[in-house]
Amino acid sequence: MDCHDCHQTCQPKNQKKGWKLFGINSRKSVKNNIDRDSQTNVALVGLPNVGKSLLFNLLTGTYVTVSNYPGTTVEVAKGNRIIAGESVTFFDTPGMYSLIPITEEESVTRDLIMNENVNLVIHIVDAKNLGRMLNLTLQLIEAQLPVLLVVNMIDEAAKLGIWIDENQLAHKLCIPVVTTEATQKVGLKKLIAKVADYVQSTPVLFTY
Ligand SMILES: Nc1nc2c(ncn2[C@@H]2O[C@H](COP(=O)(O)OP(=O)(O)OP(=O)(O)O)[C@@H](O)[C@H]2O)c(=O)[nH]1
Ligand SMILES: [Mg+2]
Repeated sequence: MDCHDCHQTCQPKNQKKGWKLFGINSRKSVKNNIDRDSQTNVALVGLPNVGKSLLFNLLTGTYVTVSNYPGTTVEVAKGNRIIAGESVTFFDTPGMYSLIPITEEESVTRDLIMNENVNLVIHIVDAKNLGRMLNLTLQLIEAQLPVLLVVNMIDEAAKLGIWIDENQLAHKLCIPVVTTEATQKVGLKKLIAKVADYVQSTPVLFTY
């Protein structure tokens, strides 16, 4: 992480957890859909219409599985990509506004990311409405989840005269930040490189 002045607040958290989630028991139905063979499970989360599904498609190629969670009509798509020599499983989740769920969609997403086997959360936000969107980023950080922030739609923001400095934002939030224009694949390589950083920084676990 490019974090220099906040070692006492953010750095120790991630080091302590080794970028692993704390285990919170969530719905069994959600746990059953997690890919236990994959070393790294990554959830794409964010408000509706921020570009989650487009980025999911760019990262994974196609939809591999669409899971219907028992008792709900909510769908979560799952796909894989080899990154840093490892199979990484990505989940495209329904839109959520807050970690405190109100809708069925938000409950499913919350259960998925609070599951101990999802070990990286990519929060996708709309660059045009950053102030409104960072609220969820802060909630995710406060919940001690390993968060990578993607500021998408920088093309639309630029038309409004809004420019996002990803380094400064990363410095302030103490998490990795990537700016993207998903429709033109701008920032995609950088995003994959950040996920690779995560994959390479996670200790390999051996079971006997
Ligand atoms: N101009 C522009 N449009 C984008 C960008 N990323 C996504 N879009 C468009 O935004 C719209 C919403 O994208 P989706 O990927 O469906 O958004 P989502 O977050 O999955 O939306 P929900 O599934 O409803 O929560 C689509 O029309 C995309 O083509 C971007 O970087 N720039
Ligand atoms: Mg979508």
